[in-house]
Amino acid sequence: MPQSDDLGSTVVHLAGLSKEFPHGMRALDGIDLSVRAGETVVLLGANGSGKSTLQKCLTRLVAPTAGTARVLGTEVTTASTSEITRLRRRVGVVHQKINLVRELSVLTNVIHGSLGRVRAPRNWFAATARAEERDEAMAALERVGLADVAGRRAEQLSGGQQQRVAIARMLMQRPELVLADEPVAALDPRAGRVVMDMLWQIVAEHGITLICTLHQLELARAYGDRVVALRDGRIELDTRMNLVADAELEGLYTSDDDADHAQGVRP
Ligand SMILES: Nc1ncnc2c1ncn2[C@@H]1O[C@H](COP(=O)(O)OP(=O)(O)OP(=O)(O)O)[C@@H](O)[C@H]1O
Repeated sequence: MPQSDDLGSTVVHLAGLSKEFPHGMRALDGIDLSVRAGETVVLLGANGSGKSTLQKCLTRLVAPTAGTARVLGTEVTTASTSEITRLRRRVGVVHQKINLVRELSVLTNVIHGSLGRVRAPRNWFAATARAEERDEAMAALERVGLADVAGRRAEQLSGGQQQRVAIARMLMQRPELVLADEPVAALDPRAGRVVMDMLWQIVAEHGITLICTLHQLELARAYGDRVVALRDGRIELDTRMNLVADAELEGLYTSDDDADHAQGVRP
């Protein structure tokens, strides 16, 4: 357990967190993890190692089956539905699949980021938003370098631009924690770099805690400060990125079967 004077700055504290899906699939198996305010954590691990399940457990999109999870002071496993709703408003998400409302303007999409904290009618467009929200959304668009396309329909933008709009929308939410799940997996390398730069700079400027799943090791290396790696639902590695050798990172993606193969071991 962290010391009591550390508790206030601990954004995520997981103890023995486990998730067993029906039919016995144990996706998470006794995860102990603490993340402090302002940390940027890169989450690595092979397909199926439990990264998405871990992120989803943090806001109870997936309900853990054992252990405890305290996120931004909320005990996720025992919280009421309204407490979970309030928690989700404080947690921004950036997904590989960019879910903008394609036919609405870029500005309207960004303004929608404030829906959780601002009273507004359901069909809320840029024209009907209050000046404060419009100004804040324009500032967010400026921050991601897209103020000049605010009036365009979201679907007219490139994938990289759309992900930057999604980041501006996330900024409107004024999150304290951001969960990014392979945010640049669908983008070409150049667009991916631009998005990664922006995401990392923005969380640093606002002191936001970031937990980001990545598959590209070169990006993990370039941006990761702390690396947490999962294998079969358990933490295999939790350290500073500069202390990890390339071979150790690559080893996260090999299985016992691969090792047997390399050594010519037959079943
Ligand atoms: N809703 C579900 N029902 C049953 N099993 C699930 C469910 N969601 C995930 N799993 C299983 O849990 C394990 C962990 O999945 P998870 O998606 O968390 O892995 P991941 O590390 O995010 O993988 P990827 O890199 O492919 O996104 C996998 O074996 C997966 O098949």
